[in-house]
Amino acid sequence: MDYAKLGSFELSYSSAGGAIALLLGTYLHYWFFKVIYRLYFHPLAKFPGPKLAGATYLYEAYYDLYPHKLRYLWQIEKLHQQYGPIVRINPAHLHIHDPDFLDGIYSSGNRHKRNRDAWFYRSEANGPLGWSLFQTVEHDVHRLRRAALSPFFSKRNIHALEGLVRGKIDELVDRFAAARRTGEVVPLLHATGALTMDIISVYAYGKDSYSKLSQLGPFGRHFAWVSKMVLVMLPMSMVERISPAAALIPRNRAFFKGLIQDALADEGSAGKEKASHRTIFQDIVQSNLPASEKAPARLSAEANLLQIAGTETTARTLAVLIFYLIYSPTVLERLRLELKPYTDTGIDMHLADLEALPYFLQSAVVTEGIRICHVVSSRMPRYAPDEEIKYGKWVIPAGTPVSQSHYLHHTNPRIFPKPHEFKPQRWLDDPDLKTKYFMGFGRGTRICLGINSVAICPLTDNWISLVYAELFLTVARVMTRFDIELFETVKSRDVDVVRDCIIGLPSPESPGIRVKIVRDRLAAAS
Ligand code: HEM
Repeated sequence: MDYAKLGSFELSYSSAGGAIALLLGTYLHYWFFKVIYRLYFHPLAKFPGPKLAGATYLYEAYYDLYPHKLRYLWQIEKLHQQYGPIVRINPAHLHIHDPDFLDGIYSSGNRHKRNRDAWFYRSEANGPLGWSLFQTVEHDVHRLRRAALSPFFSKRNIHALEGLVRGKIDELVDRFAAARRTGEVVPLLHATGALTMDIISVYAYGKDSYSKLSQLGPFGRHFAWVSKMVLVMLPMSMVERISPAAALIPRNRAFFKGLIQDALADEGSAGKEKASHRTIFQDIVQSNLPASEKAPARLSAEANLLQIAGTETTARTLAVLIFYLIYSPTVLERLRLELKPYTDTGIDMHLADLEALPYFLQSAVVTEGIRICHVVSSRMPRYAPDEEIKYGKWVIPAGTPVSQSHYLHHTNPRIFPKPHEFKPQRWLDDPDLKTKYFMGFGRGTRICLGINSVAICPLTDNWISLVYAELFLTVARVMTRFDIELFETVKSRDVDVVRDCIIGLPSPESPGIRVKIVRDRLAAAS
């Protein structure tokens, strides 16, 4: 035996072991001191909340990822019951559960700037919406980007909007009429999803594409590096198998790339004024944004955003709203009574008319539908970059992400008695309720772009938004023409929100809200 070699092996073995022990020791010391800092010296150390949540993000991951899934929202609710209206929910974030402090968190205007929190919104370049308006952190950059997108949701597109929404709803109504004849079961979210996907795709970039917001869970927030590696290193076929939703990110990018190239080529061509329908790409390219903001990757991010934000949100709201109208016959009866002048005479319902109906109007049925649907359920953290936020005796340091969860706010029994019941009347009983306490579309400078008003009739000065156009016209057309019955739909399993994935989701066991169209009033009359 060559003892000299054995000696060197032992030596290198022990030095490797020593190096590992040293690394491990350093790592453990690093975390030890980090936790001590977070618990005793961090600017948020004095705020109420469980020590474990202040010490590590794993506390939040425990409820959101494993062993619980998408449940941190309800743990936050319990923390408020224990610690009061302000709680430190992870090492860096505060949560304020106080319906009268919404504007303190989500204030508007330039005097009180509010930035989005990059960690929560996953504002990394290859995230689902990298570089988009939704993931823009800084207030000033957001203003620029929003100004460039806003014209697309403005007066100029009015004709494209109303005609398009009407045409697509006609297709849905025809589909329901056929389902009545065949007696088939209709999965409601599929039907409304096809409608809203068609509308936003054709409206924004002239073609159909794909979206699945609710499948993008919080994993990428907690382990951003793993998501990045998966997307960059693995072939598409494997990404598809691991997460079909994640695979949509590169797939959509490739899809939009072609559309963007066409739009840019159109922009350069002499015949550009002749284009019948403009796309958002053309709007951004013609805006005053600097050249870097018009890069194809940025345009693709905005297209992805509009598709994601404009599809599942409105589709889910519509499905849940239709469910509640079937589930609450007295509300449906009153709604039909209000719409009777149109159904009796057979004249077309126009958005301007619908908007003027008190029960149907945003302030009753539709607003209550958006509230109870919890389509956006999560907290939406903001931080004030340049000022402290004062909340009661608490002074929140500048730069601290603060939030309120939509679901917790909209189920607060002090503001919304019997919050889990569908009660449109509550919005009529208190006309200030909507302005003061409705946060379905968010609040402040980052409020939903889909509710940007567009004129529906410049002559009568009536205004409507894309979201309300879709909701009003679909509900009015579908619920006055058809009698619909629920098919094996269980409210607690298929409708009630029990998971929070930015979008509020029902039980994972849910097969979805399913219905049967039992009567077509138009067919019966003819
Ligand atoms: C019922 C349907 C909808 C609901 C409840 C809804 C809700 C919301 C909420 C709560 C936010 C704010 C998120 C935050 O505070 O950070 C938001 C943002 C946004 N929504 Fe909607 N939305 C709906 C439909 C739409 C539609 C149809 C579009 C059209 C494309 C759209 C486009 C956007 C965009 C672009 C943003 C980002 C705005 C910004 O960062 O400035 N939404 N939406």
